[in-house]
Amino acid sequence: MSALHDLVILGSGTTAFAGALRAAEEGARVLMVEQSRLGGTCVNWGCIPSKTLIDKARGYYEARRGERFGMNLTAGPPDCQRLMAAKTEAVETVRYDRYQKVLEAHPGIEVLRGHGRFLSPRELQVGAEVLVSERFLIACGGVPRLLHLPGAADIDYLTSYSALHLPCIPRSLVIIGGGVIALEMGQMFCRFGAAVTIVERGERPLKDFDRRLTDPFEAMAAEEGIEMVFGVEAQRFYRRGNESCLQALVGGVEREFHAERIMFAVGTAPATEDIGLAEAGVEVDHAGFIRVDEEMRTSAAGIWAAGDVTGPPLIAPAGAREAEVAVDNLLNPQAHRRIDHRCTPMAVFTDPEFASVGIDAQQATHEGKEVVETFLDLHKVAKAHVIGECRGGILLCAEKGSGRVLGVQMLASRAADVIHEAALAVRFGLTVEDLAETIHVYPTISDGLRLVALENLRQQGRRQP
Ligand SMILES: Cc1cc2nc3c(=O)[nH]c(=O)nc-3n(C[C@H](O)[C@H](O)[C@H](O)COP(=O)(O)OP(=O)(O)OC[C@H]3O[C@@H](n4cnc5c(N)ncnc54)[C@H](O)[C@@H]3O)c2cc1C
Ligand SMILES: NC(=O)c1ccc[n+]([C@@H]2O[C@H](COP(=O)([O-])OP(=O)(O)OC[C@H]3O[C@@H](n4cnc5c(N)ncnc54)[C@H](O)[C@@H]3O)[C@@H](O)[C@H]2O)c1
Repeated sequence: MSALHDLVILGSGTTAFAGALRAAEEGARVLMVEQSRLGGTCVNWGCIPSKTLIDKARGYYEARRGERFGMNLTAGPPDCQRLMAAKTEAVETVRYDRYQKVLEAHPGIEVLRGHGRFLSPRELQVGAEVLVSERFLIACGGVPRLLHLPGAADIDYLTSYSALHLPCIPRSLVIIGGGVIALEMGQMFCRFGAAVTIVERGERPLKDFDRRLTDPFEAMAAEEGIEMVFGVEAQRFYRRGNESCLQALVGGVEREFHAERIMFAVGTAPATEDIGLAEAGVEVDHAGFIRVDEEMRTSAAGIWAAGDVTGPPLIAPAGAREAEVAVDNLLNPQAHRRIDHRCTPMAVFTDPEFASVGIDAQQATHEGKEVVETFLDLHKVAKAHVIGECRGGILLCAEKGSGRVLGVQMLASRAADVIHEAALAVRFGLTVEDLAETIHVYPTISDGLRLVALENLRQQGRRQP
């Protein structure tokens, strides 16, 4: 079969599809190998189902919060069947539009069902078939990391995959991990009525975000009823009656956490087991992620890799861009396209949202740059008062002298949308003057970017536009 194909891709997720489309545009014939659902994690078990339910949880919460503003709305218990139906509809629609329809429109892209395993750098076994190709792209993604602690098998634990497909909202939930998934899904379950406890090994949530942003979020989460406990070392699990229990050390002191369900949200593990990487001569790092260079080449000639399977950033658009870079390079060895995630924005879909792009002051200093860092409290942004949530802020890091914007982090309503202005600034080397001079729509959260740039200019003693 593969003799007919110029490229064989392991997986059919966001990364694989971006690579396949790029190759098809260049006239290449592509075969994707998929062992599960078309479209991979993002559409089936990640971005789309989680963001659909998170959006509904926000609406439900707003309906109850409306009372604060004199709207006197009441909200009964959520109807889980309809909620899940809304989620399924979103998943199926996006899967059809973004994946199935793409296949129908591109006869040069085919999908072979089955588990792929390398026999050598040029051979991939799928069931009874052995595909032989000069070019492979590994885009087989990752799976939720599990905690292999004593008793784990007894507690019917949840992961992000299973938690998004529950028939009803659990009364109580302990989430292990205090990263992106724990915060997004913890707040969602809390808003739907679950008593949520987040237990994190580190000293705070979302370690890549500045404390000036995570601290106010912690306070907001506590007000909503989410308990967050830090410095937790999980030890073992057990069942007691109808509850699942976690025994842990918190600051060296033994403590028990118990709930109807326990969920693991402790990161992503690469799906590199049992795919024959040793036979293919593809090296992995200490955590099992495939090692790639800036052109997305693995250690084996003719084999490229992209997306979650190559490690952070573990977000869908990052994988898609990596695949495009890989395909450009594998189809045209003179292309030498490189991946640079410095301008790749990311967001955490809590409410309010976290978003970031570029580097912070610590990273910049580490690179030998002199920087001026400015924190703008969200109170100074008029739109925050309009919305009625002023906790949060915008942190801007600019290069001293040139005034170039190096990075932005924010916690604010709609930050996931607003961050793209900062991404453009970082990508095209814009300066704080550029941001400060640009007239912004008023009142908007984006106007906060103009205000933080103005403040940065003041701090630098530079002339204001
Ligand atoms: C709960 C959750 C929420 C998320 N939310 C967001 C978000 O809001 N925004 C965002 O940008 N990112 C989000 N992500 C991350 C995003 O889903 C991933 O970064 C993205 O899906 C990775 O795409 P990929 O194609 O590299 O891997 P995947 O989507 O995992 O695709 C890999 C595919 O390969 C297949 N496969 C694996 N091994 C084999 C094999 N040996 N043979 C054949 N097929 C194989 C798998 O079945 C799978 O279909 C979220 C993730 C989770 C878990
Ligand atoms: N909005 C988005 O773009 C989005 C949404 C969801 C998921 N994702 C992606 O999915 C990936 C996985 O998400 P995640 O939240 O599982 O991972 P994460 O890396 O964001 O967070 C994992 C957390 O678990 C903690 N942890 C690890 N082991 C622990 C233990 N034994 N006990 C207690 N805490 C422990 C870590 O310190 C860390 O804070 C992320 O890397 C993210 O990129 C992205």
